[in-house]
Amino acid sequence: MTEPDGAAASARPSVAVLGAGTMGEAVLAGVLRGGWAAEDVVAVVRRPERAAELEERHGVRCVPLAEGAARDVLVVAVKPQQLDALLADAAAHVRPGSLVVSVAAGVTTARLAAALPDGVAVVRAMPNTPALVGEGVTALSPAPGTDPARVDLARRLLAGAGDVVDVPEASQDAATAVSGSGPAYVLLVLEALVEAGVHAGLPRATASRLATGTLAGTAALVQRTGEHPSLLREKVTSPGGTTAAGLRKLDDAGVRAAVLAAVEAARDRSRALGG
Ligand SMILES: NC(=O)C1=CN([C@@H]2O[C@H](COP(=O)(O)OP(=O)(O)OC[C@H]3O[C@@H](n4cnc5c(N)ncnc54)[C@H](O)[C@@H]3O)[C@@H](O)[C@H]2O)C=CC1
Ligand SMILES: O=C(O)[C@@H]1CCC=N1
Repeated sequence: MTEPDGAAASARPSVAVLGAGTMGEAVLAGVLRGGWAAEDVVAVVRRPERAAELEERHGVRCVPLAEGAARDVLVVAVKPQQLDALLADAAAHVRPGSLVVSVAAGVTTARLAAALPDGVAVVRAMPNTPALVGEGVTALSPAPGTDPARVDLARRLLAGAGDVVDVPEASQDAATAVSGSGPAYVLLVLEALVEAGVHAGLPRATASRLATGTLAGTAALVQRTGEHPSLLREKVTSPGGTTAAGLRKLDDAGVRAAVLAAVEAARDRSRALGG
């Protein structure tokens, strides 16, 4: 937020999250953490049980689509395959001058703009699930020609979910593959590290605490020192020591190539989902 708190509070537009599943809830939590008041944020959901959950956890109201779609800022967080139906139902209620932020993987700003009334600003964003605890990272790309004030609003909206990184829209599929899907790759490694610790004789709770702390601490080390990961890795790797023995096994298993292949496959899938 660039404004003083008072000015930001008075300038805070109303927000609706359309489709509040995993990612919609994570973004919603980030919006509230970023300083929006719960009474200025609503969600549009399909199931009453989900509405009750969101109201209990976040204090926000759930409203019908016609009401939500008329808000100043719309966060579209349905699956790419559900997007056309949602926008078709919402379009008649969306006001010109409003801002639509879509987090749908692969879906281009051109496709979004074509389904919305003229005069609606469109921004494509790719957040990730750590947004739920304010530790996410979002890749942000406005539609060409979007008013910078609207882009800034989108940035402020997502800042409570974590870091916001501007990327050209052409890079969104790659960003989706690295940071949108990235938590799943990291969690797979974490699961494996915990299992390996158990296999090596550690109690599960101890293995989990050691492995999780190691992942979080290593990310913090890279962020705070700004040093290249390979340099930091060398500092862990004593000649003839334990780390060298372990890394040799990861190289033998082709871990680096597997990560490359995973990101390529996810990027291609993002492109395909865009339609
Ligand atoms: N899960 C993730 O880690 C990430 C997901 N995304 C994107 O976020 C979007 C949502 O993904 P998830 O949250 O994982 O899926 P999800 O299935 O958990 O959430 C989608 C929600 O939208 C609701 N919905 C669908 N049509 C609706 C309608 N017409 N009206 C009201 N609600 C409706 C569904 O009931 C569901 O709760 C996708 O487009 C995905 O590409 C983006 C970044 C990360
Ligand atoms: O798996 C997916 O398609 C979504 C997009 C990025 C993370 N989850």
